[in-house]
Amino acid sequence: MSEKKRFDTIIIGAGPGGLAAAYKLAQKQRVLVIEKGLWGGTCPNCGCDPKKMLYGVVETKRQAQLFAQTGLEGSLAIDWSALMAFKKSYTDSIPAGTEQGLAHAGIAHLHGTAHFLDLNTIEVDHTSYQARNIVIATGAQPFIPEIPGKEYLQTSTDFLSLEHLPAEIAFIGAGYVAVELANIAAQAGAKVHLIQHNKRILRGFPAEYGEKIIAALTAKKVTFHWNCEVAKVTKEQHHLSIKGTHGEQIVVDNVFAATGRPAALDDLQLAHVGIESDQRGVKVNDHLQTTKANVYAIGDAVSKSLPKLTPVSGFEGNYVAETILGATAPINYPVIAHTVFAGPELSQVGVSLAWAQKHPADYSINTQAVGSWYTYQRLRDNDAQVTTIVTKKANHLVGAVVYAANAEELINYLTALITQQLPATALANWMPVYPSAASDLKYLYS
Ligand SMILES: Cc1cc2nc3c(=O)[nH]c(=O)nc-3n(C[C@H](O)[C@H](O)[C@H](O)COP(=O)(O)OP(=O)(O)OC[C@H]3O[C@@H](n4cnc5c(N)ncnc54)[C@H](O)[C@@H]3O)c2cc1C
Ligand SMILES: NC(=O)c1ccc[n+]([C@@H]2O[C@H](COP(=O)([O-])OP(=O)(O)OC[C@H]3O[C@@H](n4cnc5c(N)ncnc54)[C@H](O)[C@@H]3O)[C@@H](O)[C@H]2O)c1
Repeated sequence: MSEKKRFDTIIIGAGPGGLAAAYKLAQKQRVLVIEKGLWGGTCPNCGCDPKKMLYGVVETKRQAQLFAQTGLEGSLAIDWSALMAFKKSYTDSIPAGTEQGLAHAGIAHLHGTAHFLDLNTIEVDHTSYQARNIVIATGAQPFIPEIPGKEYLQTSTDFLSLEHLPAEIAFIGAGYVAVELANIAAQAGAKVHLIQHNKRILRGFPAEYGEKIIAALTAKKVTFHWNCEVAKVTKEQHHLSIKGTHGEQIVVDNVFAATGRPAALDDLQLAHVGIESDQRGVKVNDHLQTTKANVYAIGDAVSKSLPKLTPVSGFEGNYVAETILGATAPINYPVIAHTVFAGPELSQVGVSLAWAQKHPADYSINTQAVGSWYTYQRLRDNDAQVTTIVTKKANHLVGAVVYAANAEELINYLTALITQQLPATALANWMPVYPSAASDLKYLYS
């Protein structure tokens, strides 16, 4: 094999995880990155970033509407085509920009679908590439359930590129993707249905806060179909008809499947080289090594109970690079904040409310309806609510839930306090801008 095809490390997948690993490793190693789709992966092309560009506009409309009769006059409407053009003004340049970044950093990169030939050899388009270490960073992929009429179903990727907003749409599922995209569609003027096979929304968040999201979406005319299992989808002239197993019928223009995103492992031929995986992804140990020691897996491709999010993939990419370069410590995750952008936002970090409720001897829970506080009264964010969880022993903040406009900012401050294990007294020597969400911290954690 020519020197050109030999590397220290091959990374399969150029999303946030693979790229974090690649840039760190390339400071000391010859690295090859292989990508079969869009350079940059899910987050900037068809995930977090385009989603939040659409969210930013529809959420501004929602917040502006709250100021009707308080000095703001006139009505606002969403121009879907202009909104999409705005999104594309960002996403169109991502793949080429990412590839240029790799080229400028001198990182070898190749477009194509990778699979294992053996534990040190990857094949792309009938050409072999060898490396001592291989990192699987292939992410997760959209999923279409096996039901009659599955050919009519679309995914979040299709939604984020819709040229025209349909009049009436349905999402199957009530997790992150369904809730966030339903909110965008409803705020933009579509009639939206959410079809969930049980009675639970956003299972990673406290049920009592999920109820608030349900109420907010219902007020935006989103219809929930609980305990509804989709039996089939048929095409009827210009519409799609969804039939539920209990005889339900919902007629819409488009149906989007949002029942979870499985790890993207199909192409890799992992079984061929004895790398084990389960329903959630590639099995790894606490050094992110797969069942074969020289092959690592990171990000959404991994089997784990942690949330599968961009910062988690980046953290793991960085960790794996350091491990390949010689570090020996097991991975030690900081607390992971997460937010569903549903207008308002629901954010959570650290010890969960359910866990704290089950262990009353260990934790004090303080849930405060903050809608009447100046910060939220000013924004007319009447329903805002914050829960803090502190240890009874040391009085240290260990968990929080925030439901509010811009909850993402307050949760970040709370996350910093938890990560640094700062006592409430630390806030006495901190002087944030007043009035701001940060200036409320001393009333939330004292
Ligand atoms: C609609 C949506 C909204 C989201 N919003 C958020 C958010 O607000 N905040 C957040 O933190 N997270 C969000 N996420 C999740 C986030 O996008 C992922 O957690 C993140 O992109 C995972 O990074 P990754 O590097 O592990 O995988 P990915 O970004 O999925 O990258 C993996 C790459 O590997 C490539 N690949 C796969 N198989 C092969 C192969 N055999 N050969 C070569 N290349 C291959 C793929 O084409 C892909 O580009 C969202 C996801 C979606 C779908
Ligand atoms: N804001 C964010 O950070 C963000 C946003 C979007 C996506 N993501 C990431 O992407 C992942 C995938 O999101 P998702 O919403 O596709 O998955 P999810 O796991 O969050 O939700 C899937 C939903 O589908 C339901 N479901 C499963 N099977 C069903 C069926 N047969 N009929 C009806 N409902 C069914 C589940 O009960 C659940 O409510 C998330 O877990 C998260 O890691 C994060």
